[in-house]
Amino acid sequence: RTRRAKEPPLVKGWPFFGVILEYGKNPLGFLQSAQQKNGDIFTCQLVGKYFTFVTDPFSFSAVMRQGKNLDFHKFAMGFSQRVFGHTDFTSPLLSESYRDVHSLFRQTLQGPPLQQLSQNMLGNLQTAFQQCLSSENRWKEEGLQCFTTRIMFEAGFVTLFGKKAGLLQPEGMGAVGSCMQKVKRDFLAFDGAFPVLAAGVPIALCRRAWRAREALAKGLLHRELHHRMCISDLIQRRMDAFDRMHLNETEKARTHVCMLWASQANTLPAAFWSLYYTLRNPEAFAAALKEVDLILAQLPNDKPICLSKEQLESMTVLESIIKEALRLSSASIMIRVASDDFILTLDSGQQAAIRKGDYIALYPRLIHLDPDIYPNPLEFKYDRFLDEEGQRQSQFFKNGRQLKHYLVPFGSGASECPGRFFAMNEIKQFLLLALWHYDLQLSEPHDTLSPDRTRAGLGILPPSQDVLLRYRARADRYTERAWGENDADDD
Ligand code: HEM
Repeated sequence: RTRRAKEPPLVKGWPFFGVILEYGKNPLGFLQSAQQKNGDIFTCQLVGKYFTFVTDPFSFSAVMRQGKNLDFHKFAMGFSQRVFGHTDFTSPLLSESYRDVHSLFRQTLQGPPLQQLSQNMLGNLQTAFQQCLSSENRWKEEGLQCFTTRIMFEAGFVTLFGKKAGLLQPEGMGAVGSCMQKVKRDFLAFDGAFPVLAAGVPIALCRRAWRAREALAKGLLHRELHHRMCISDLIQRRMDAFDRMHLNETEKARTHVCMLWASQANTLPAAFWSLYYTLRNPEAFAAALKEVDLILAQLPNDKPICLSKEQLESMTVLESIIKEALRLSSASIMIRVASDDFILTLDSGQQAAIRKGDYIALYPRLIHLDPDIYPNPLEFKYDRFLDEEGQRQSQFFKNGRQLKHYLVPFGSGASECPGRFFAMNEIKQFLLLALWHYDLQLSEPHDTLSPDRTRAGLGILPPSQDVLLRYRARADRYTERAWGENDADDD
């Protein structure tokens, strides 16, 4: 391929493979240096495909506005179908009905239903936390990532997919508990293969990931889900819609695996980093604890914790901590496919000819770690997203101009994450319960933990290794407040 008139600079690299090695080793470093050499827009060859990166944050809206020429679903659906093995919902037979299924995300994860969903999650989190400890307040040790994953995975799974009918015992205990552990293990085995799958390796060649995916799907067959209670509206209505579409049972179950992945894969590392940074940073810890104490002092002592929308929204310190953790750990890439040849006009007025079939890519990590926008961008500052009054800070500038897109961990435009409000709520609730009920200490608080860069492009980067956490029930809290009763009647 040779660069045509008006096309962005072309970074070709090796025949066919292009610059995949340099990009794969360090996506941020590669894109920063390509930006310095080529400006705000350039095209790279990556394993036979051409990706045009737009790196100027002021031009994000120009890309988002190109709904007619830039297709989001084609790329996302192709990838999802290949990895999860579900039906092609873009086929003429199904695309109409799938539009209705897609609209369920907003109908069930946002607006008034969000409050009930968040409340169910809070109840399930309390059950999951309760299982960790007896009333004796002896110190326990566990990896922070194991701790976060165990609690968030279980509570998140039960909130969406319900709990086994006929058993009042919480999921994490006894036979049901070992079943939940198996689901978690399968999820982690499947999720662990994502970098390889994203690089194009067929899942049939990743035997462990394939087996794990199929085991997850088996547990999410409709005949299994029918035995579960308190299934979320989102999953119930998706089940009904898939039944009406006459998909086969395995394919229906695989779409539920896809939903499970979307709901957990980013939330787990985001919850990890939020707690990790809080524990490493004494100022953040003190401010968070003050906020948690203030909120919980308003609630009755003898009942499980229940938070209103206003109370959740008022926790601006926890929100700022989570946003800062997301800023530092998010490495998602937003990809659109050009459905036609067209001219893209950037914010600066520069015009770029885009070829049909090429990919347009936005990498928000370039913004998140830009020192012009965030001074000392690698430093965790718990109050970066707070103003002097402790209220939300939403004014960020580059070159003296206010930015619309300054924090984009959830994507933007047509493909923006529909679960973003729920994700923020559940991580807030997780932090609140952890800080309220436990004494928590990192065993090596001064060691710096780096993110696992092999997952760049896939969302929130997990840590490259786990860190040891010491925790015990806070004696004062344990006796003061009742733990959440999370049986069916409460839901
Ligand atoms: C911190 C947690 C989360 C992060 C950082 C995150 C981030 C993202 C991103 C970056 C995308 C894709 C945007 C794009 O391609 O442009 C996405 C899509 C999606 N997310 Fe999330 N997400 C999180 C949690 C959740 C949760 C909890 C749910 C559901 C309960 C969820 C459901 C979805 C769904 C269904 C999609 C696909 C939307 C579509 O096809 O239009 N996410 N998310």
